[in-house]
Amino acid sequence: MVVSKYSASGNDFVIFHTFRKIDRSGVAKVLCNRFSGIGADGLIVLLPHEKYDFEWQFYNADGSEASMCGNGSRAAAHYAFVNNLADKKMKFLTGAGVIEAEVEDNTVESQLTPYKFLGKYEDFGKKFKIYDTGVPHIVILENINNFDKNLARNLREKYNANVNWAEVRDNKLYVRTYERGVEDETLACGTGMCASFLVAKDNNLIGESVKVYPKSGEELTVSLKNGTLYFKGKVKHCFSAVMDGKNERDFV
Ligand SMILES: N[C@H](CCC[C@H](N)C(=O)O)C(=O)O
Repeated sequence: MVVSKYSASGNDFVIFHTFRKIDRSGVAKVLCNRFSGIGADGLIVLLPHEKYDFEWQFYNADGSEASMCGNGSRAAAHYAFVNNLADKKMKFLTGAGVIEAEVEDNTVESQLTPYKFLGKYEDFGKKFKIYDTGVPHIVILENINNFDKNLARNLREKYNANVNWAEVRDNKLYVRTYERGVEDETLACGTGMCASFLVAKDNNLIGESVKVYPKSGEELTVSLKNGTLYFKGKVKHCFSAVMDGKNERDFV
């Protein structure tokens, strides 16, 4: 059984494709473990689908299933293309709905599912908005150096959402994200960057398209075209590995 390791702007994933749709929560915890496993923020499994190029299962590193992952959608699209599972332009089914993606060399653009505004809040001494961009995100619009992991944990637990600090500087958007299901800050979070884009746009701080820089410092682009979010950036196929041994049947 061959699995691939991808990094999408620092958000990293283990990816493979198979036929059986089974619960892979346990497998996700094993493979994503950064000490005894391959190490990743999430596991992505591609499965056959009668209507779309494929459907996927997405698991966070803690084994929790999530409906969408922006960076994961870009990595999955690249994986599907290079493994001849789809053409450069593809449509695949996620828990949040159908994602359209286009691969151009190692750059991939994903079209996200319709976003939802979930409200404006003030709590723990912070004012913030919550947007669902496939998964729920709290966005605090202030200097990203104010990122506070303990506060993020409290907000994540109370609102069951990912937590972002977002800041606009020189017409560029900087984002730091505490990710649900990784239970730590990640080097990038795609749906978080898109939620941060929406809040910055609500405040008229940016236009219809902006360069976004996550913790990794890699450059991505978020755009809003006819009310739809587009998310573009590079992905890296780090390596592929053969997984064998007694528990192989656990996850194929
Ligand atoms: N941790 C997120 C899912 C992955 C989102 C993130 N990796 C992205 O790129 O959108 C959650 O459980 O809501």
